[in-house]
Amino acid sequence: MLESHSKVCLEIPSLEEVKEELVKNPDMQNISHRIKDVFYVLENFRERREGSRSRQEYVSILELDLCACYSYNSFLIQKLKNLFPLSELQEFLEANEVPRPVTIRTNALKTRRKLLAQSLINQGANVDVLNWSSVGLVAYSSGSVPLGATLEYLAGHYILQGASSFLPVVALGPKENEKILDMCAAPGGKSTHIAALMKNTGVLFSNDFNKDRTKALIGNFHRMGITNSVITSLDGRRFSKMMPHFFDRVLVDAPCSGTGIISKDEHVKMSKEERDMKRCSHLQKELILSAIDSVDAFSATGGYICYSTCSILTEENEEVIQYALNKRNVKLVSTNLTIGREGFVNFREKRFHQSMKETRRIYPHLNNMDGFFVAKLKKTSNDIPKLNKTDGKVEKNSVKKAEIQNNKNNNVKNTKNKKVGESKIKEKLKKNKKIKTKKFAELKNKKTNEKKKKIFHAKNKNS
Ligand SMILES: C[S@@+](CC[C@H](N)C(=O)[O-])C[C@H]1O[C@@H](n2cnc3c(N)ncnc32)[C@H](O)[C@@H]1O
Repeated sequence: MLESHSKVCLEIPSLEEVKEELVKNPDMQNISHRIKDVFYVLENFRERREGSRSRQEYVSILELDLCACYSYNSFLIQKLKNLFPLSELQEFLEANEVPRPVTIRTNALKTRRKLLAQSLINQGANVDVLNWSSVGLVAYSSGSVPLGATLEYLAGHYILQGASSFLPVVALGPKENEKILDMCAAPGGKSTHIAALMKNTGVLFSNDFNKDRTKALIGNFHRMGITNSVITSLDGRRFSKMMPHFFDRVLVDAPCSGTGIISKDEHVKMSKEERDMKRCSHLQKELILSAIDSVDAFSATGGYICYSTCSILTEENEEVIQYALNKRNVKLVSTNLTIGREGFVNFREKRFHQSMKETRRIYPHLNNMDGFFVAKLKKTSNDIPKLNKTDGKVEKNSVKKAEIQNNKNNNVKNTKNKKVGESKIKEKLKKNKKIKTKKFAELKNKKTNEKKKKIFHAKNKNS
């Protein structure tokens, strides 16, 4: 391909020809060459485009080819195209074609990472420490026994867990003796981590709406020796009414579209549509409000809500957080995570609160982990604002401000009206006065004329 790139213009078929080719005779090699060529043209469009062909045509060809090459539907490719610059988009798509490294989280309730690593290495496994976590190991290969069947695994010394799943719990920061709710907990990767950080003290409510999935939760809790927990299977939206202001911390690891875990679940590539996003986003908004309402703002040690998804779409992340900021007395605080990109403050035509920078976005092509979003909120009051808040201020205030302004305007209007009215009256009075004086003068004239007439007649009679 480098040879062809040495030419200034590349011959790329028209959009119609590409469409026809993809329907009739898709050739993967040809498609991937064309993707490279189109990227090459778009990098320096002015100089490299053919004749007067439009940028839009090249971009449309690229989208069709990316869909065909990586097996995505056009809805998802469009969404992803909005998230990344074109060159980065392909890196993301490529990263989804490769599995993420297998990671293990040591169960600190039962063992220490060093001991665990040693015993796995003794069985022939190739493991190394995950440098940013004190409990993580990366497993490059298993030993004689698969990692999900070793004695250590069965004894609950570790759990197999994607590295990015550690992050929401690190951000949540559970403390001993607290009351914590994991609202969407099954199969329990994050819940067992929370319990370990609580050192089996306090009380951990682990809830999942799906009864079948709570079976896995129970299994993991038994295996890993969790004893401070209550397992429930309820709709998370009910906690706000059932246990208002009860918890020190709540984790909402929300159900989502799974656009961050495509390497694990290829099905996501073709199955997602706009209505799925809307449905997810709606449920996520309801879950986060319920989570906020079940946290006590005056908790001595907490008052925090951590929200996470394994989606990278703004509809399920920044939009949900912005909704929570608008509806409740909460503020974004640091996740204390040292990895990941900042959340979006500006995204296409959307504007989010400046503090959205405190949220974290994890990407497979940048962090070699599943795509994830993590946000941490601090609840500042148990009151629920009656009206929406905007830009961190309660709209009620702006309504008041608007009222004051309205009153001012009305007063100005009234004074103006009054003035206008007064001058009109004055004018009328003046007019009336003029009329009256005129009439008076006329009357006077009439009377004098009559008088004059009478004198004239009298004089005539006498003569
Ligand atoms: C991303 S998964 C949770 C993974 C889990 N936190 C872990 O680390 O193992 C989302 C979970 O939310 C559950 N869920 C869906 N709707 C729910 C609802 N309305 N209330 C509570 N849980 C719900 C699903 O059954 C699913 O298990």
